Parts: sequence; structure tokens; C-alpha cells
Amino acid sequence: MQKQNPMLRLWELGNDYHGSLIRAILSAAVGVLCGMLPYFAAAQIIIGLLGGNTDPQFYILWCGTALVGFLLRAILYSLALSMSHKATFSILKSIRERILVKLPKMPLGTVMDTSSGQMKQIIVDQVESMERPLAHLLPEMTANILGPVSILIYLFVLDWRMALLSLVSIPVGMVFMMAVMKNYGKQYEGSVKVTQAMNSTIVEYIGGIEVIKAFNQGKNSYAKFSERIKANASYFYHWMKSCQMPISISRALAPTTMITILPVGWLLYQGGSLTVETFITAIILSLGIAGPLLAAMDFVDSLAKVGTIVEGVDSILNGEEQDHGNQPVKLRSADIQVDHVSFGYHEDKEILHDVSLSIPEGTMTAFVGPSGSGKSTIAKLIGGFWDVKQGSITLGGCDLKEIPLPQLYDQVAFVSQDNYLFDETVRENIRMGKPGATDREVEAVAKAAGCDSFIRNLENGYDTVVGGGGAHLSGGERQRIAIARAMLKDAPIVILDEATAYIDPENEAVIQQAVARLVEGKTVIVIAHRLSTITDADQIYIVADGRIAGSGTHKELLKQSKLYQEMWKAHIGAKDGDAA
Ligand SMILES: Nc1ncnc2c1ncn2[C@@H]1O[C@H](COP(=O)(O)OP(=O)(O)OP(=O)(O)O)[C@@H](O)[C@H]1O
Repeated sequence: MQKQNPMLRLWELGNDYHGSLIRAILSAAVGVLCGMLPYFAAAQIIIGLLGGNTDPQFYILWCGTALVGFLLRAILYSLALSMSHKATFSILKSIRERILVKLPKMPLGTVMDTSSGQMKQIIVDQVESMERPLAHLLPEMTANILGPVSILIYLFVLDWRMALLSLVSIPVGMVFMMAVMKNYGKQYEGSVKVTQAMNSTIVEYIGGIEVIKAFNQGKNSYAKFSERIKANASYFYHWMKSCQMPISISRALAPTTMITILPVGWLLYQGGSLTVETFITAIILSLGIAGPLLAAMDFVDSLAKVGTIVEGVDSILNGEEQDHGNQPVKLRSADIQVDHVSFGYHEDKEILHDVSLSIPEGTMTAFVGPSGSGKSTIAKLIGGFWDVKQGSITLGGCDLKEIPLPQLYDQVAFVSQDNYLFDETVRENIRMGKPGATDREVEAVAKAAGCDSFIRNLENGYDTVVGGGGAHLSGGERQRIAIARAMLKDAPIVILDEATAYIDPENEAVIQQAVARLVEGKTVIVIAHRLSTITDADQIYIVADGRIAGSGTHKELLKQSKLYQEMWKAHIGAKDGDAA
């Protein structure tokens, strides 16, 4: 795909607000032209004085013109900034919204492969850094270039030699600036990388603080954290140090238009080929060239950043989507058919190899097998978390890829081991299963899931906020809330990733009861870690090394499958061991 100009892409991202941005640019441009008036007025006044003009009206007129110019410039400039900021913040809001709408459409793997720190850097920091290019660069840079260009045109009309002389110092200053800017894009890209690395470590450090403490890894983790911070500071220090000298020279040289205009102009005046009026006008007007150009140069770094910023945002916005269409389809049943599916999270590593299985509606199917064999992967593919590229999965006779994602997600309730609770009240966390459910419905499912009594014992009952990740609830309590949430969803298919943790006998009994209520009358898929919980399953699939290594009921498998017999023995042994 051909790479688009970053500035054009930024402009495209602000599609709905072009009108406001154009008005801001025009307002700033007219403001700059008005800002030139005082220079013209000053030139006229000096010429008047030199020519012996004693008419007070003449001076009042030009002083008034200068004042009006100043005022108009100030008013139009603030108007431009206010318009461009309003448009910019609306654009940033819409970009963030587009990213947030995009994320759920992307395969879960792509989202999960990006660290939270990196994601935050793109969605928060990089989008934020578009503020300067959009709100300031567009109106101000246009105006700052337009102003000097109009002066130059006027100077060329007056005397082309003076116009050229007023330009000499600018390219010299620019040469130094260009030396800095040559690698700016790469340097900025590097700075984004070190900042992302620092963000990821900070997020990891805070997120993993419990493990860090438990394993007494404070020093090691802190060392990594502090290394990244130092690397970040050092990167910026060296980068800025390398820019310091050329930028200072450039800033010192660029405005020195007088160095050429004064001596050469004097000689031309002496030689009689330049009138005093033109000489003075050129001196004063040339003062108005370098200032805006220097201000424009301030934006060159923002311009160079735009490429990296837009790339980061586009890496999400143009990311692969699960394209399932929007047309709801008619599902004949809740029968699930997995047909010759091979799948890998990354191109280079296949996890599932030619998996075929069928799950009839209303039955309970269990996946068993060694850790890492691919049980959760099959379940997640059935849940539509990723699309398969080889083979097919159908639900009710319809290929999953043809079922719009919202319709597919409505069909499946997924209770995973990682029962994430949002930083919301318990009530809202359960209600997430069915937005719009009444408080009574929420409380009824909480009762059925065996969590009503512990919720009522919380500080504010159902209105207790359970922190990000449900921090102050026990693992078993979190699991029961997740079950209540899934119950409220009342989807025809339930996928249960059986918890390996929190299996103290008391909790297990409550959770088993809750699960029994959740799965009543549904098509159930259980990723089983404890074989004793699935001995009644209608069918059990053994998953080993990403393949189906056998299937049948518990009794059948005990007779037919050596692997199952070994797993059963190990399970019984472990149970006995637990009991001992
Ligand atoms: N998001 C992911 N990205 C890359 N690889 C993954 C991802 N999730 C799982 N895997 C890999 O796929 C393989 C199968 O994992 P899966 O979770 O399906 O196994 P499992 O049988 O459910 O394991 P367990 O019983 O331990 O939960 C493993 O090698 C795992 O490392």
C-alpha cells in the first residue's frame, strides 16, 4: 500500500471539522496581513518625517492604521486559535472514539499482543500530541508563511534588489535548521519507542506489584523500571544536546536581514539607484519577514512528528478486522460444527492441527487434555474471539464468519478463569450481562449464582464499587459474580473455562451449584481441569498437542483411551493426595 502524506492523513482524520479548520486558517491569515499594517504605517511615518511633512492628519491616519492593524491581528489571532482548538479537541475525541470502536472489531489476539502501556501511549499520548499540529500548525504556520510571502511580493514590486537582500540571511539560517531536521522523524520515532518501553514497564510494575512483593523481586523489577526511565531521559538529553548548537545558530542568523540590507542599500542609495523612501520601507518591512518565519520554524518539529503520530494511530485504525457483515442471519439451532480447523495465533506457529468435532444443541461437551494442548483455543474460536483461516466453524448451520459479531456474542456466554470486574459497582458489573436489566433481575441472578449474601455484606451492598480487576473481592467471589453476569446474559451457548484456583471445598460446592443453574437447558462447553466435574458430560473430547486424540463419554473413554485412563488415574491420585 502506498504511504500517504502524514499531514494529508491528519487532515483526513479531521474530516468532519474541515470547515472550522479552514475558517481558523483564514482568520489567522487575515490576522497576519493586518499585523503587517503597523510596518507599512511606520515606514510611511518615517518617510513623512524625512520629507518634512507637518500635516498632523497624516500622522494621525497612519498611527490609527497601525493601531487598527495591531487590534485586528490580536482579535483575529485569538479567534483563529479558539476555532482551531474547538475543532481539534472534537477531532481528538472522534479519533479516540474511532479507536475504541475499532478495538472490539479486531481479533482479540492482536489487541492482547499489544502491551497496555503501548496502547495507552497511542490512545492517550500520541492522540494528545496531535493537538499542536492541528490546533496550532495549520492556522499559524499558514499565516506565518503567508505574512512574509506577501511582504516579499511587495518588496519585489518596490525594488527586486532589496527583496533579494532581505532574503539572504534566511536560507543560511535554514541550512542549520535543516541539518537538525534531517533525522528528526527517525529521532522522534526512537523517542516514542523509549517512551513506550518506559510506559510498559511502569504498567507492568504496578500491575504485577503483588507478584513482585511475593517473590521479593522489588529490586530487580525496580532496576528494570529505573533503567527504562534513565534510558528515556538519556535519549532525550542526547537528542536535545545534538540539536542545541545548530538551532541556536539558525535562530541567531535568520533574523539578521539588516546585515545585507543596510550596507548594500546604503551603497545603492549613494549610487542614486535607490530612493530614500524605498530604502526605509525595505528596512522596516524586512523586519517583518524573519519573525513569522522563525515562528513557522517552531512548527517544523511538530510537522516531523506527525508521521510517527499518524502511523501509531493508523496501526490501530487500519488493523485487521473481523469482518462478519451486519446482516443478522437465521440460525437453525445451537449445533456447533468444527470442521478441519487448523489455527495459530501467529503465522509461524500452528497451535491447532486439523481439528474436527461436533457439539449438538442442548448437550454438555467437555474438552480435556494436558496444559497448553489447545482446549481454550478451540473454545475461544467457537466464541468468535478469532476467525479461522483454515477449515470452518458453523453455528446452527451458518459459518461463524457470516454471523455479525454482536449476534454471535449474543449467542455465547463465556465464563473464563480471568473474571475481570470493571471499576464499577457490583450491580453494574452483573448488569453488563444484559444492559437494561432491572435491579430485581440483577439481584435474582445474584441469588441464583450464590452471591447475594456476600454482596449484601459488602460495605454498600450491591452499590459497592469493586476496584479495577475486582481487587477487593476473593477469587471465588469474583467467579460467582462472573457466573451471575453470564446467567443474566441468558445466551443459548455457555462456554466455561473451569477454574483451577479457589477450589476450597466450601467455595467449590457453591460454584458448582451456581454453574448447574447457569447451564440448565443450554449448549455447554466446559474446558475441564478436574475430570470429576465432567463425568456426566454427554461427550468428552481429548485435546493433545492441538489435535483431537479421542472422544466419547466418560465410561467409553475409560475403556478406549489410554491417555484418558492415565489422566483419570492422575486425577484420582491427586484427589487422594489432596485428601491425605
Ligand atoms: N493469545 C495467545 N497468543 C499466542 N499464543 C497463545 C495465546 N493463547 C494461547 N497461546 C498458546 O497456544 C497454546 C494452547 O494454549 P491454550 O490456552 O489453548 O491451551 P489449554 O489447553 O487451554 O491450556 P490450559 O489447560 O493450561 O489452560 C499454548 O502453547 C499457548 O502458549
